[in-house]
Amino acid sequence: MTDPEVVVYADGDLLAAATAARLITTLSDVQRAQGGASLVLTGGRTGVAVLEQVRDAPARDAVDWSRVDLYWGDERFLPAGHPDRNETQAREALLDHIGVPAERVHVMAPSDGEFGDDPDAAAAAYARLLAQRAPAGADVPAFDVCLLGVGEEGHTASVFPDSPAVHETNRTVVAVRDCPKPPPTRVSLTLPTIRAARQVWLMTTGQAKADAVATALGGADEVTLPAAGARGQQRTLWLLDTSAAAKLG
Ligand SMILES: O=C(O)[C@H](O)[C@@H](O)[C@H](O)[C@H](O)COP(=O)(O)O
Repeated sequence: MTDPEVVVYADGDLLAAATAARLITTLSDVQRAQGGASLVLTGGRTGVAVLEQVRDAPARDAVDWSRVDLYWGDERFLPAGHPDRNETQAREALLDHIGVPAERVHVMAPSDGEFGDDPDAAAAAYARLLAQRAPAGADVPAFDVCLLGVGEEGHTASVFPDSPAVHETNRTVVAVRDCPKPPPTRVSLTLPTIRAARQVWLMTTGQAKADAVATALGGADEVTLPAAGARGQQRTLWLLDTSAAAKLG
């Protein structure tokens, strides 16, 4: 696992615009090197703001979106089309504006889909999808970039401190219940799955995140501070605004 690199921006708007530019450049470089690219999306205010900036970026189509496979790090277990679903927000922010083929958009099942209101079945189905798309000898794809947010108490994706999800070592995708952050039921990649990514980018803003950021980067263990366990195989980036970075040494 790679040690975190920290980049601090003056404010959230600049962080979102700069991260969008970084993402466009990274994905187009990856495509030049290997043909396709795979990206894990996140929910949350910061993650959606980055997607909106990608949508509006003049260089957006330097990425061949027809050759990008899109996944989610987590999903709120709600009916299809619900405004609080990460998928709904990602489609509005970006996916409806780019030519990504439907078969490359790998959504986590809604609560009114083929698995009904069973989040464990939805999680198991997503784990099977990841396994089908994994390289030989692996159970998940080597995602090129995994975007993540960070919660005030240190959660990332829907992996919360000292939760069953943070202790999970066998399953690659799990159902999460009684989440402190509404809605309470979700589907989430586990930290080992996140760590299969080549690059992991954690993006957060605001004073309310400063303690979690300082604790995570100060050496906290992942059970206490799950975001601390979000590391990439080749790169781990913490992308912050000055408020979220305020308590770093
Ligand atoms: O589904 C979710 O809620 C996200 O996956 C979650 O992990 C989010 O990224 C963080 O809670 C940060 O959210 P903000 O960027 O809105 O602070």
